[in-house]
Amino acid sequence: MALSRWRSRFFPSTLTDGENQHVSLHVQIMFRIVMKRIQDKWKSYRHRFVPWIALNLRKNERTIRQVTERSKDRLVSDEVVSETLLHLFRALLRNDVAQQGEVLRLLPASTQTRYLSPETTEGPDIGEPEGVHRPIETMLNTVGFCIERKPSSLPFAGTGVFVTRGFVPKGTTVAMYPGTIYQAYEPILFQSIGNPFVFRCIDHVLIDGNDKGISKIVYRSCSGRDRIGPFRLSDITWLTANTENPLAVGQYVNNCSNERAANVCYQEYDVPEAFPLELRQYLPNVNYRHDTQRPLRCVVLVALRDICPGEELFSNYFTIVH
Ligand SMILES: C[S@@+](CC[C@H](N)C(=O)[O-])C[C@H]1O[C@@H](n2cnc3c(N)ncnc32)[C@H](O)[C@@H]1O
Repeated sequence: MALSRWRSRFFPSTLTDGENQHVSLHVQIMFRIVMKRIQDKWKSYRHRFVPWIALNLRKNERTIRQVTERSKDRLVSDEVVSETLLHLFRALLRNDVAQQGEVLRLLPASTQTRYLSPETTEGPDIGEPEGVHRPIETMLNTVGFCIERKPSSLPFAGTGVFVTRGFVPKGTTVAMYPGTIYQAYEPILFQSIGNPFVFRCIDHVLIDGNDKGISKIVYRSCSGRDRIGPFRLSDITWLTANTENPLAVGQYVNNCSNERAANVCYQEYDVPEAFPLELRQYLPNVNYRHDTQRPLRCVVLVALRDICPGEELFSNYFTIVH
């Protein structure tokens, strides 16, 4: 009844009964298609919609328990992941200290204080100081390989991540998934609209790895907020072209397919309390809320097999090891 009233407003009454039926059928089909689209969108967004999360907390907890019990089989232990991160971060810090020393040596005394300030991100253009390596070189020298973003080998897949030099043995921590960490009950709706970089952990913790738009502003703001004395607690350079921690490009790893099997998998890694303060500046993750009572969640990508130089990394977007 309502449909025929609505229809008579938009379609001329000169249509025959047969034509009217035809139009009505079209309207119904269009209505179903639109409803299906809305339903699909809702199914994918409801996990980020705080009232829905609150109403379904019990059900979610049950699912988390089941999934967690099924996926205790990590590829490598947290200790092994820590070892790689510490090894690389120490080398990056040594390099940064050497660079600062070298830059200072080259500067007139009057400008040294200015460039030493932890707030300062600008610097004089003095070229590459001697004996100092770019982070990517430090990575190659320390962990034996480097990864970089390049156009994907898959058509229409945008950017991908490649092993460009060295060799990655099976079980190696090969990349990190950077971004802002949202606990299951924290609001991410606006940041998540049209955002393909939101990664969902088994316990529904979300990582927003988008380096543009609102996501970028939120990350910058949270990262600037959290520091202890002179120490930054997270890295913001993954938002720029000059990444200080070269592992932090995991959000650009593309999904596997029948032709391109996964060669890396995601593994959750909660940063241990004992992780050195001065090395946290290389962690590419920050909590959305400053008062989060849990260890910082990171997600690393671990090699499922030996990976040779020139190979693109592929993960399975639907598998995470807890
Ligand atoms: C997390 S992003 C990965 C980085 C992305 N390639 C880029 O350039 O921004 C996920 C998006 O990459 C694209 N993508 C990932 N795997 C793909 C594949 N196997 N084939 C085609 N597109 C893919 C899809 O557009 C997907 O929404």
